[in-house]
Amino acid sequence: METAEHNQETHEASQSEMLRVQDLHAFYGESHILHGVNFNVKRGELVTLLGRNGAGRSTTLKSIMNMVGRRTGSIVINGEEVMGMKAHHIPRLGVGYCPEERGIFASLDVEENLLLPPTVRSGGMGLDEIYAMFPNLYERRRSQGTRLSGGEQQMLAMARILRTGARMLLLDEITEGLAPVIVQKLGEVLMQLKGRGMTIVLVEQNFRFAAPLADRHFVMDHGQIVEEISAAQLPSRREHLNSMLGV
Ligand SMILES: Nc1ncnc2c1ncn2[C@@H]1O[C@H](COP(=O)(O)OP(=O)(O)OP(=O)(O)O)[C@@H](O)[C@H]1O
Repeated sequence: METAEHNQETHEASQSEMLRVQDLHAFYGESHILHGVNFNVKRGELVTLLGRNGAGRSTTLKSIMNMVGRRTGSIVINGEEVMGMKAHHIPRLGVGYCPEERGIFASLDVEENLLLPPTVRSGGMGLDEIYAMFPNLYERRRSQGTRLSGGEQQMLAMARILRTGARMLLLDEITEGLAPVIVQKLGEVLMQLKGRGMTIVLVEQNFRFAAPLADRHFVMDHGQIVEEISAAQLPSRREHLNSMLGV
């Protein structure tokens, strides 16, 4: 029988949790891709999903956004079960998703892209704040999407999510193919966001970028989370992790 003390503890645990994924299975048509993914993310935490190519990291983010064919299991965001929810409701819960493709509208300029998100919640960053965080976007505010470098596109994609008032960011390979100076800038932005209490789930191949930012790492293999490594454990597990990731 559940005691009042147990209920209180459960209540407190769920209060501090931004995301809980339990026994998540995902399918693309007949292909069974995720085989019971379990992890949780506390408010204000930055966690990484690591793994070799094809491990299921992107599919995990897409499943949280309800962007895969079929899913079973449980996904609780900010205390709310979202498995039955339509995809367009998820951003309204304060979740910002940055896919690998970035989704910049090529024919619109930077500012038009920034003004586009329809799901602006209270607490979303204003243009002034965005331009203070990303001065180069201000300089390029009249440039069309097609004219932006990869780094500028990535910053625009991030900035657009921050306009929506997201309290949790799901970021898929944001540093891929970018110059070291841009990668460094993105690291600084993530640290600033962490300082403001943002919860962040980072799918990242660039471990050197991710390691100093993260509180915990979840290692995925064959559609499951096979290991959890805290920031404190990382130095002693680094070699083991490198061999698991094949780096
Ligand atoms: N739309 C799709 N239809 C069918 N299979 C897919 C689809 N998208 C991904 N997959 C398959 O699902 C598996 C997991 O892919 P996922 O993209 O989640 O991996 P990942 O860990 O993010 O690695 P990567 O860096 O390769 O994207 C792979 O075997 C991939 O081929």
